[in-house]
Amino acid sequence: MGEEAPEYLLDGLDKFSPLRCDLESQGYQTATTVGDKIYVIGGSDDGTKLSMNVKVFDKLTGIWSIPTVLGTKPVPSKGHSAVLFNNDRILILTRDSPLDDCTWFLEVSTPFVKEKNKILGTEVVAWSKGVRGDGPMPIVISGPSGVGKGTLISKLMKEFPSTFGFSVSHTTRAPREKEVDGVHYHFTERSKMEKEIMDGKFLESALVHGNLYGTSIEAVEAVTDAGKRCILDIDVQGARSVRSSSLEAIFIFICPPSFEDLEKRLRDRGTETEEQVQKRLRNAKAELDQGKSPGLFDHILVNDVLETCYKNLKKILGLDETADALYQQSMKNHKIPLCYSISKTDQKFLIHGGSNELGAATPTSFMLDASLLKGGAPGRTRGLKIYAIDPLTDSLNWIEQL
Ligand SMILES: Nc1ncnc2c1ncn2[C@@H]1O[C@H](COP(=O)(O)OP(=O)(O)OP(=O)(O)O)[C@@H](O)[C@H]1O
Ligand SMILES: Nc1nc2c(ncn2[C@@H]2O[C@H](COP(=O)(O)O)[C@@H](O)[C@H]2O)c(=O)[nH]1
Repeated sequence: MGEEAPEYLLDGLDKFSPLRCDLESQGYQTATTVGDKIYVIGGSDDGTKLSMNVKVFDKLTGIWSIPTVLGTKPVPSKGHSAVLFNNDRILILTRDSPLDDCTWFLEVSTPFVKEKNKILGTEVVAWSKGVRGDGPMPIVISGPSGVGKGTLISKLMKEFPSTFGFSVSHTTRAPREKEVDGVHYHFTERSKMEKEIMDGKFLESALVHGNLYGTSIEAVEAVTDAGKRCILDIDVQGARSVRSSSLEAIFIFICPPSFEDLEKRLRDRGTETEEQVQKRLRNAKAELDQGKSPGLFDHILVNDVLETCYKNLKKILGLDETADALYQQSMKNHKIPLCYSISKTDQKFLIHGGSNELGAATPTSFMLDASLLKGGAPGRTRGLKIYAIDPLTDSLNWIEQL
């Protein structure tokens, strides 16, 4: 059998030590040792409500520190377990939670965290939610200004409102008439955005047509947290940055049928001054060249007749609403119990639940297979498999792969 992961995770610390008593009194629940450091998770923001804060103890220096935490932390549950995984992240399993919201990873030394560490010069940790299977990957839509990206995205969001969600970018450009702050963009001051970029809050950012634009990690997470597939409308520089990040996505480049068509669309839209139109057209030439860079985009679509292009976009996205609905349902029907023990064998975790209040046929034990994990912060950790264990035999006969 594999190694036992302590159920009471402050067990990582000496039972009667003042340190452990102090942490328990502050609501901290788990302590996980990674190399020379102990990551303590839990605590409370206001002294009453539980939170999922992180504190790090350096065993070599004997110093506590509060790291920079990237990504959205889990909503505090009725407790959690923490198990070191792959030596670079801690698996967090929240108690009494639906299966679609129970598995989280606190990354402590993954490539993403190491890179941010270097940039920020501070201790960094990053949250990433675990999702079953491949999960729906975010979609990056790019192409020159005026090609019709926004028009295509609006059609998609209108036809599939519960499937897709738009990543609301930040920009320093002024709002156009009818543009709403927080809906079309987060309109912001340049100095504020520059500071937030320095603080590591952005997945990517770029200077586009003279203004700063960027996708915050929070914008992408807000969409995925709502259970939707995220769509990013960003320029080619942004697409390149996302491509070289650890966020797995589908990259689609939209081309105009001709440069003249592009120019006409941009002018007819009537949102830019002549000077801005000229600048955007100049930039479009370079963007159209870069769109053909090998390995950057997975698909190139020509937006000539809008309806044809839209049909092709849907084909690429393999839209299957029924499958998505079934997946959501199966994940909501099952819950990680309040009390369980957890053990780990290689890359598999056995979550053994207590007595079954819901009836003998309802599984309270699960097997989490993390052997095919991919992705991670700043996005989801994909590739998890979850099996329910037959409650009647209580044996390792998986009754279903959820
Ligand atoms: N296939 C098409 N045929 C003709 N006009 C189109 C087509 N697609 C979009 N348009 C029009 O072209 C204009 C530009 O489209 P849209 O605003 O969607 O472009 P965009 O790529 O999002 O631009 P930007 O990058 O500047 O935000 C709009 O007025 C839109 O109605
Ligand atoms: N790199 C990024 N590019 C972005 C982002 N949001 C939008 N954009 C691109 O900017 C241009 C101009 O947009 P407009 O709204 O001023 O017409 C367009 O190509 C968008 O795709 C972003 O977050 N990052």
